[in-house]
Formats: sequence, C-alpha cells, structure tokens
Amino acid sequence: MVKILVAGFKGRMGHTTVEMVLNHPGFELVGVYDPHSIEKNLNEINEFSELDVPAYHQLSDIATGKVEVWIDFTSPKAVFENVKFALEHHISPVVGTTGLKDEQVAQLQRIAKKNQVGGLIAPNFGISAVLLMQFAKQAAKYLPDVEIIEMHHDKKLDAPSGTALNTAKMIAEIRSEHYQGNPDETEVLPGARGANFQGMRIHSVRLPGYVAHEQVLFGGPGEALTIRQDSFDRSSFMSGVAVAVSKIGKQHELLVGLENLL
Ligand SMILES: NC(=O)C1=CN([C@@H]2O[C@H](COP(=O)(O)OP(=O)(O)OC[C@H]3O[C@@H](n4cnc5c(N)ncnc54)[C@H](O)[C@@H]3O)[C@@H](O)[C@H]2O)C=CC1
Ligand SMILES: O=C(O)C1=N[C@H](C(=O)O)C[C@H](O)C1
Repeated sequence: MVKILVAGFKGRMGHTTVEMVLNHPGFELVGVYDPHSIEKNLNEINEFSELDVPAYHQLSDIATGKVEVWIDFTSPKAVFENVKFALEHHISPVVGTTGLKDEQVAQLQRIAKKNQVGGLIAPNFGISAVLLMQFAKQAAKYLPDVEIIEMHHDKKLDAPSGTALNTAKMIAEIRSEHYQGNPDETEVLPGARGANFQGMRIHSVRLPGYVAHEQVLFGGPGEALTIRQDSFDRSSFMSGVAVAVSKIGKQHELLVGLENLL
C-alpha cells in the first residue's frame, strides 16, 4: 500500500483526490493538509465519518515518517514551500498545482537530486491534455503560427493556465521565436491580443460552468488546424494522478510532465 498525504484536501481537486485515494485498493490515506481547514480529523466531515485520518494545519505537525507520497493540489502561492518540505523529508511529491516559476522548478529539482527523491510536477493529469500538448508540438513543426485559447471556471487563480503555458513551452522546443500578426497592429483595448510567449498569443477565458478546456489554433496559407481538449469533470484528472502515485517510488529525480511516466 502506498501511504499518501493529500495537501489542499478541502479544495475542488483535493476533495476529488481524497475520494480517489480512498477508493484505490493500492493506496492508503495517512494524512490530509490544509492550513485553512478547521478539522483535526477527516472524520469530522460527514461523508468520511467512518475514517480516522489526521488533518494537519501546519507543516511542522505532519508525521512525515508515515508518508511516502505527497499529492499537492493547493495554490500557486503555497506549492513551492509544500514541495520543498516534502522533498526534504524524503516524501515523493506528485504535484498538480500550477503557477510554479521556471526557477522554482529548477530549485526543487536540485533539492530532489540532493535528497535522492523522485517526484512529478504535471501541469495536467488528463490524458486528453497530455495528448493535445504532444499533437500540438508535432503540428507546429509544419504550421508555426499558433495561438492558444484556454477556458476555465471562474474560480481559477492563475492565468494563463499551467497547461497553456506548458503547451507553449513544448511548441517553443521546435518553433523558432517570431512575431505573429500585422507588425503595425494596435490594441484598441489593451490586452486584446492576449499574452505573448515567444510570439505565440495565449488567451484566457474564465466563465462559470466551465471546468478546464484548451484549443490550439494553427494557421497556414489557405488552411487551419484546431486541436481541442475538454475536461468536463475533475474525475478526468484522477487516472493520471493514480498512475503517477503508483510509479513515482521508482524515480530518483523531479520530473515535469505526466508523459514521462506513461
Ligand atoms: N495538474 C492538473 O491536472 C490540475 C491542476 N489543477 C491545479 O490545482 C490547484 C488547485 O486547484 P483547485 O482544487 O481548483 O483549487 P481550490 O482553490 O479549490 O483548492 C485549493 C485548496 O488549497 C488550500 N491551500 C491553500 N494554501 C495551502 C497550503 N499552504 N497548503 C495546503 N493547502 C493549501 C486551500 O485552502 C484550498 O482548499 C490549482 O493550481 C489548479 O490550477 C487543477 C486541476 C487539474
Ligand atoms: O485550475 C484548474 O482547474 C486547472 N488547472 C490546471 C492548469 O492550470 O492547466 C490544469 C487544468 O487545466 C485544470
């Protein structure tokens, strides 16, 4: 049994993850963490009243010796400290939280190496999104003019989404940086052309009712290609999280991208 702590357990993803862990025959939930929660035990929540799982509110209270894998669905402000804490206590992080800066990821990778701990940061655990990113990278080789539209629920904190930014980074591995659009264009309303990543424009939509969706649009002379993925429900992320938890114990470095474990 893999012994797991879920950080951010009161949130949308954290709650879905707690249910997945409890229903998985190979996983054991040994703790939950959320400094903004009031419960001391998960059994104080009605649907989990039969369980006995300690709920922690500060990092220093966590019984680290009992935890093998730290699943993190928290917030862009919290994730760095959480993952650093896990790595320094020889706990493998499986991180879905977005918003880490490149230099923070590099620092965490150094800490993982020093402590010989494996881990994964995945901008998206949904297989449709993993495939979209790979297909987009392939397409950009032939159609290098690209714009990304990501659409999310209106409670999301970061923009652009981690998936959109990662899509742009993957495309940038094979696309040379260049300006797209008319060099003389003006934004009549500031921001109209979206964020700019090496000339690729990224547009972020936030609307109630949406979960997580992305379109990558390619245009060439006389033709266009659109690649789209939709997560209609947060269960779409759970098989990816489960795969990562099952495989992470065999790793000795901090990986980025679920494709590294598929
Ligand atoms: N990689 C993936 O496949 C996915 C990633 N995400 C990402 O996961 C993160 C969480 O998303 P949601 O669940 O929608 O957010 P949410 O706002 O519903 O939940 C976040 C939870 O984290 C808690 N929290 C805040 N600071 C904390 C800390 N220091 N330690 C532990 N918990 C803390 C909050 O109290 C809250 O309960 C976001 O960054 C989002 O982009 C979301 C869906 C899929
Ligand atoms: O906040 C979300 O909901 C999601 N966040 C991730 C991201 O920023 O890409 C993954 C997915 O899009 C859902």
